[in-house]
Amino acid sequence: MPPKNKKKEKDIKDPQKLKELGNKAFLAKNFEEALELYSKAIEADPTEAAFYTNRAAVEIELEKFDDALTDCDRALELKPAFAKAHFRKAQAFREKLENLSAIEETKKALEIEPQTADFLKLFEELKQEYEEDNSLPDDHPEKIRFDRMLRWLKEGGSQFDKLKIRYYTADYRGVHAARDIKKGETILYVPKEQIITLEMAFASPIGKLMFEKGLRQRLISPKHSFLSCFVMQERRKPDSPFQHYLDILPKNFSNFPIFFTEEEKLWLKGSPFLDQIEEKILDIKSDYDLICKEAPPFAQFPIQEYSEIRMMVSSRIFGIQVDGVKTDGFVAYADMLNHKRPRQTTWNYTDDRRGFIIEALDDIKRGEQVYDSYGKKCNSRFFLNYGFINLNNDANEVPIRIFYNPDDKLKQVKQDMIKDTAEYKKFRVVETFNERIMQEFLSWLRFVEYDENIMLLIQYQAAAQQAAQKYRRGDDSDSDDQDDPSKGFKAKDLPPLSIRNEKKVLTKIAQLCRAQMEQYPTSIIEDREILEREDLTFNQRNAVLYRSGEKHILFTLMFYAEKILPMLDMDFKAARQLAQKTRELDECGDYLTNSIYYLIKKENAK
Ligand SMILES: C[S@@+](CC[C@H](N)C(=O)[O-])C[C@H]1O[C@@H](n2cnc3c(N)ncnc32)[C@H](O)[C@@H]1O
Repeated sequence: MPPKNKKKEKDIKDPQKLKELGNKAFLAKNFEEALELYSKAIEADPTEAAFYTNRAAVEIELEKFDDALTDCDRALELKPAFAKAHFRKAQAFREKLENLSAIEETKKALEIEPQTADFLKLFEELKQEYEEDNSLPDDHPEKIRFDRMLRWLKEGGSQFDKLKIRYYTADYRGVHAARDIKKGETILYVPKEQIITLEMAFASPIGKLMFEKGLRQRLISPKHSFLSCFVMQERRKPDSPFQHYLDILPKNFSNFPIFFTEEEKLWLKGSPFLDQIEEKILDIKSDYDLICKEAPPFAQFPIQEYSEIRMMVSSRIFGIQVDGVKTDGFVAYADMLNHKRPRQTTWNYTDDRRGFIIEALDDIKRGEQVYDSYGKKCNSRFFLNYGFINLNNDANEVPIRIFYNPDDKLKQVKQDMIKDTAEYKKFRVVETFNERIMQEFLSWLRFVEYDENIMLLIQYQAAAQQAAQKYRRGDDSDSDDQDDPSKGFKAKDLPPLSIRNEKKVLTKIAQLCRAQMEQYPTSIIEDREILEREDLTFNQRNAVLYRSGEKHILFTLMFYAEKILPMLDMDFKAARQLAQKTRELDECGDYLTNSIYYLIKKENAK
């Protein structure tokens, strides 16, 4: 039996009453019910224009935009100067992404009711949307190429009705929500046939040669090389099935640091990042030379083109699993999403749907940019591999090299202990002592700075070896080398050894950071002033942002080391009081407890 009030609703014949109930259902977001009630109101009185516009409002919610337009037209036939009907038509056109028609209808609504706030608001929003969506004229070659690519995607079965592309400049684009997007919605689907995968690269003429010569194992970046090679071959084929996609790929790579001019590199003077740039250039050249040698037809492609395409590949491909096989691929449209953290969308390839999908992890409002997270990465990786800097990045690192002290009498013993004769060890330090890498950094410094009774270190070595034997007996799984204790003592987990040693560690940190800071021609404050200038180019700005990020880490670590150092001459109470007074040291809570207070208590107890 239907509930009592529903039964009553069924019997209602009064059109006004039906409309009121429809309004109630609409407000309660019971759209199907509202649709039924408004339809009944129309049946009861087909001459009331407002019933049609009310029903149009529900139809918009139910994404029946054409029905909404038809209802508004009926309303206008009944009541020609009905502003609300034009307003609803505008809303429906906006949802259909027909922005110009939406603007026209809003204008008509405003001619009738110039002061209505909702109409004015919609008009402003539409105008702004139109300007942002049309920053390039329709006949701009990029826009024409893009429209062709979108058509190709749609005809091939891709779906992206809730998304639109915006051009910030002719070669910097991003994806925006064309309509409100709800959490959990699939916002992009690209079928398998439209994805370029590594397997296609292996099967291409040059790819085959490379494969046969074992380059998959011999190149520094095999995946990127195979895909680059595929793209370069396809671009030369007038009938490539991927032609429309390849046409829209970026043409300007000057934002990638490996292409910086000498003048631009000067903006990075003093930064260890310059070494990373050089290493990358050499890696690319080495891969290029090897491919030319082993697959001679490849030599037709100039190294400049290969380098550009390599950067394009590394900044755009997705690691996916297709039919159980791990691969990498270009996914058109998906590669238009810019990076932002935290993650707002998630992507994967699903065998069920035979395609790549992106899902929203949150509600995204119409007009907002839709981002993908490229992961938690240091700015050096964003800069080097993607050509941009991520502001307020909490994952930044600076490489620091630690050498043995020249007068270290125990150096030989230490090198024998760790079975490593390297003169230095490099760490990518971060600005908090809490990260695992900083434990390793501190541990290594304790080892290098140790100049006391070597027996203590030998005890740690014995303990590490014992742990290794136990490990070998108890576990035969494939483990990551890094954490495999059977590889012996690595000086990775040395606890604080003594006050004397820890003082040397902190002094060394301060020295290393200061020495590195002195390499830069400008200070953090000067960098801040430079960033206020308006004449900086994109690359200059990124370089200054990048180097200030490095300096920030170095400065912070130096600050911590210098603030903590005097505590090692105090008793526990005084040390803790000093720490409590220095709010910046809150970040070092674990280090203070596990290292500084621990050592003070241990040595005071003697
Ligand atoms: C996967 S593509 C994204 C689409 C790209 N914007 C386009 O127009 O083709 C990655 C490139 O977009 C740019 N990019 C992505 N996220 C960015 C961000 N948060 N800030 C600046 N540039 C970004 C970088 O040039 C990067 O190499």
